[in-house]
Amino acid sequence: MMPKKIVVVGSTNVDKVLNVEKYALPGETLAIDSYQQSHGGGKGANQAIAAARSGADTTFITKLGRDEDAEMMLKGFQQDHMNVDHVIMTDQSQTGKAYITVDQSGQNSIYVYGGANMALSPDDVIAHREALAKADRVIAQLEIPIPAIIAAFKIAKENGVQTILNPAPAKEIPEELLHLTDIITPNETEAQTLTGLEVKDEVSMLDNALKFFAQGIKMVIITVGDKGSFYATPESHAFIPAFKVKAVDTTAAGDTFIGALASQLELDNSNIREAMLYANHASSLTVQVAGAQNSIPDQAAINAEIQKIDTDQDEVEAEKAAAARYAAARIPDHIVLGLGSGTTSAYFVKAIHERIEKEHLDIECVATSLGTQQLAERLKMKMLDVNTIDAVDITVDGADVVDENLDGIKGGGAALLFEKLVASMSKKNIWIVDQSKPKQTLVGQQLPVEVIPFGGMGVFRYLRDHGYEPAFRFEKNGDILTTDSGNYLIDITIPAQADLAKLATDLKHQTGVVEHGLFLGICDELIIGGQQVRVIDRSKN
Ligand SMILES: Nc1ncnc2c1ncn2[C@@H]1O[C@H](COP(=O)(O)OP(=O)(O)OP(=O)(O)O)[C@@H](O)[C@H]1O
Ligand SMILES: [K+]
Repeated sequence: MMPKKIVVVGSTNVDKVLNVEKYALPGETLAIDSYQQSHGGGKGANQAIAAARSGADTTFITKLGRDEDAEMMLKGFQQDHMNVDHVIMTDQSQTGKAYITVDQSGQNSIYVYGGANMALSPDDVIAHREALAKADRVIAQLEIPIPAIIAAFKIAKENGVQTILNPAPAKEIPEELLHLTDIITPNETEAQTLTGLEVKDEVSMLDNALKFFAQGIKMVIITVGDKGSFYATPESHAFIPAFKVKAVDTTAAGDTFIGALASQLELDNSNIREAMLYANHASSLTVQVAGAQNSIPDQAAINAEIQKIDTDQDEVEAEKAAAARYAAARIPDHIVLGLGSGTTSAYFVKAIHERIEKEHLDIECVATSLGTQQLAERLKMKMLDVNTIDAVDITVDGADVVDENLDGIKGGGAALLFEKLVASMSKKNIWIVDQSKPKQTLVGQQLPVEVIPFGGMGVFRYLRDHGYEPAFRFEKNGDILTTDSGNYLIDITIPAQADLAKLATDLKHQTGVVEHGLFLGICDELIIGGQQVRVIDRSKN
């Protein structure tokens, strides 16, 4: 991939942080024992740094005073290999500053001096027309005067350069600027300020996006903190969940996300999902480090993080395969065998197929999904139609989560209806899982609910009004997912203090609900893969 040529037009601030025991009241004088510290900040600078550290060829157009703060910031920009030829110096104002007081409880109060940032004029920008004209994309935020952004975006548009507007901090924006914007990247509050529509779930995010599309914007990216991020184009949309990490300081998370995304996104947006994932990894690193600019990771750190997750995935695959082999080795001959769905079950299907061939076993199978049916047919296994039999002897299936009582959730792979049908016909149900699946409780876990397409919205509203945080399941390409039986899936979150049996009954009683992913009292034996396979038997539990 060629490095992207990015021009950031935006703010530079120096944060002056004062740690105090408690706030002085008006008229009061207090002694403090730590002197103020200066840190680089400002949304423009943060986003430029994030892009540069991710390998983009980054030029920063910003206005600084002739002072020590400017010297400190310029040195940092150069260390990050940014092009500083278009940094504008002024004698009229000082470099932007934020005076931040933090007390012992972590509470802060902030005074911002816009300074040179607020003096950035359209003429300043026009003087650097050349840099803007030859960029791949231009990024701006709202910590500089809007006329300067309009001037920059006009030059960009005249030259076929893509424009990204990060509408932060939240404020109203003239239509003229929105019309010049290709990609807008608000967080949830900023989106609400601009559209007047709430942002609470995927449906409302899409409603927000439609409002932006009506202004001529081609792509909308909404970041929602530890929940993740959403993108929409008129052709496709998807929600990408944030990584679960231990956040210590989320300062610069949004800026990292935007800079990292801009460094990776192809100009035709064709790799939007990969770019979003990269940005997601980047900002998940930022939130694990205190501070702003020092917490923005570089490409090597981000790639290492992506790699680490891949290695972890290899281990998980090995555990799934181990559990599957263990189960397959213990299946008796002359039975009707239910074959589960999903990746772990696929390992099982291959393992039992191997035994059937080698030992000439007489085992007939029933599949729980079209995917498994196809796999088994390819392997030329003896398949039965579920409608022609009364009972299944043993079913081996995976599970998304399973608690200490061997109650579990299935349906992550969207096959829950058939899985439940076959499970309920089975004399014995064995679940095979990797080590990430057993959990103390199912509270807080995602639970899929299969709904008929007609009337799905009614169920969605019911779930939303009852605090279940519902979200429709989408395909990777942004299309709404349909199950093997042509239904939709809504994922909900199991609330604290939920009575699982009551929840299961309540869901079943909703008109439009076909089935849900709670499998209570069904699993007889749990096999957990690993170097040492563990087996938990319900009758001995
Ligand atoms: N606690 C967290 N854990 C993991 N990832 C996070 C967390 N907070 C933020 N992120 C990541 O950072 C992205 C941007 O965060 P957020 O939506 O908070 O931006 P923002 O409001 O512009 O942030 P800020 O103004 O603090 O820079 C999220 O979409 C997510 O990928
Ligand atoms: K941080």
